[in-house]
Order: sequence, then C-alpha cells, then structure tokens
Amino acid sequence: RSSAEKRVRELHDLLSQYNYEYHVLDKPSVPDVEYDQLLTELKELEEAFPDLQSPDSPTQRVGGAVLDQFKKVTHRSPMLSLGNAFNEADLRSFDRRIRESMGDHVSYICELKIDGLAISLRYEDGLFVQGATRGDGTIGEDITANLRTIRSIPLRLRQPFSIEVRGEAFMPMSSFLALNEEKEKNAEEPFANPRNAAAGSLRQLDPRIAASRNLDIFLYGIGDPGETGVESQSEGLNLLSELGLKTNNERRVCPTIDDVISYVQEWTERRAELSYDIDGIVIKVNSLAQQEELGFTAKSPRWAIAYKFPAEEVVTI
Ligand SMILES: Cc1ccc(Cn2cc(C(N)=O)ccc2=O)c(C)c1
Repeated sequence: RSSAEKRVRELHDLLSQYNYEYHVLDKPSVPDVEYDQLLTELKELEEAFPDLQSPDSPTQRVGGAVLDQFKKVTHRSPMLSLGNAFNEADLRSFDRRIRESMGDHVSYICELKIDGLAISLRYEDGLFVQGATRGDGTIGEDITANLRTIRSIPLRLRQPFSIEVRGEAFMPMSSFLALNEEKEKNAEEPFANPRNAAAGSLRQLDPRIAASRNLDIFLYGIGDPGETGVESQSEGLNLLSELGLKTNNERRVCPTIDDVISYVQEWTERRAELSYDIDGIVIKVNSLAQQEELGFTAKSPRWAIAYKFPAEEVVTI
C-alpha cells in the first residue's frame, strides 16, 4: 500500500515532467511509447487505490461530466482590449505620445499577436483551479474542464504560486487542417479559420470534444503583477516560463520605435513560417511602473497598441 503510494507519486512527477518537456518545451526526453506505458501504469494504480487519485494527476485531464451550461466568472482585474495601429505612421505617433508624457527613457517589448481566444487561468497554491474566457472583459465563461484538456496547461505550477495569468488559446494550423478534412469527410460545415475552430472547440459542453481538438496556448500576462514583484513585461514572461507555463519565444525587447518597426517588418515576412496564425504584433511599454503612470483611456491602455497586419487579399475562385 505504502509502496503503491510511493509509486503513484513517482509516476505523477515523471509524467508531469515528460508532459512539460513535450508540450511546453517541445523537447521530449523519452519516446512516446514510454510515456504511454507509464500513464497506463498510473491509471491502473489509481483504479486499484482510488484515494491516491488527485486533481493534478495526468490521468485527470479529460473530465467525465458533460455540462449543461457554463458558469459565469468575474475576472479579478479586467481583461483589456488594445488600440490598433495599421502602419508605420501609427506606430510613430504612438511612440511620440508616449515620449511626450514619459520623456525619452522608454523601452518597448514586442510579442506576436496569436489569433486565438483570450483566456484567463487561476492557480491557488500552484494548483490549476479555474479557467475562463475573456467574455466582455469583466465577466467570462467558466471553461475549466475544457482548458484542463490542453496538455500545455500545467495542472500544477512548478512553484506553489497563487496567481491569475492571461493568454491566448489557439488551434495549430496542422490541427485545423486535419479537423476540417474530417468535417468535410462527414459532410459537416468546416471552420472558416483556426480562431473560430479554437473558439468552437472551447465552447463545447462535453470536455471529450475539446480534448480531441489538439488545442494549445501561449500565456503572456499576469492579472495581479504587483504581488509577484516583477517590474517589467519581459520579467513577467520569464516568471511565467519558470512556473512551467508556455510562453512565446519570439518576444523581443525593443528599446526604440525603430527597433519595433524592424521587428514588425521581420514578422510581416516570417509570418508564413509559423505553425499557428498570428494577426499582428503587440507592442507594450516594458516597464510596469511606466505602464501604471500612463494608465488607460476609456477602453484601452495608453501603454500598449496592437499592430494589425493588412487583411490578406481573399482570393475567391
Ligand atoms: C502513445 C502516445 C503517448 C504520448 C504522446 C505524446 N506525448 C509524449 C510525451 C513524451 N514523449 O514525453 C509526453 C506527453 C505526450 O502527450 C503521443 C503522441 C502518443
């Protein structure tokens, strides 16, 4: 019995580590079949000793119950929408406005703008306890059961933080193409784009459907950064990564607007090489103290802007 308890803990830690290597780092250290054998061993032990099961076990990703509706969730801090920039002139006037009120000691950070569904994850003492859609920015829908099926979302952080994190859930292009092939084979309406496919998958009341859709996620924000001691967006992203959360590696600190414009040009060209859709670049003032000083307009921060790629000309044949 105690040896079963010890083995369950061991398998727990092993499988969580391997899952992290495969889905977050994209660098597995063991073959898939070894992962599968260990997972099967854990399932058998948990069946033999049900009290050894725990909510953060790798066997607990796909919940059983089919919901009849989603609960509402009020976000502790509102999930913002960003103002848009469409060209270099818009970016330069954004920079001018910032430097008029902040002086010249401002540095930016650029991040790819993932074309998916904005979501918020809440962890208590390291345990994943709730996940919600952005909704109207203040009230979203509780889609915890569906988010638990996303393998790159850890069910327990690598440090026991109580924290609310924000990110974008998305469907990789390969999963989107395979899903639409399947739909066409069954004479079902295909999804128009990966964003709709991700949103449609996370709105399913049966978590087994979300589990079958190979969704992924990038986290980019901390709901209550003050409590973590981080002082910039780039430090915040590094903390998320240290906690075992998936962040996008293409982020870059850009000290001047010229550096921002170079980054925007680079990713306008390199966009097609990504395995997921992006619809632009998010540019933020990196310092959290300067973000605080700049504050918000009626509906969006003064310290950030979303550069939107020109809509791709749609060729209808
Ligand atoms: C049978 C099987 C088991 C696991 C996986 C994928 N995978 C692999 C690992 C691993 N190698 O560390 C960890 C988690 C995981 O989800 C596939 C594709 C097929």
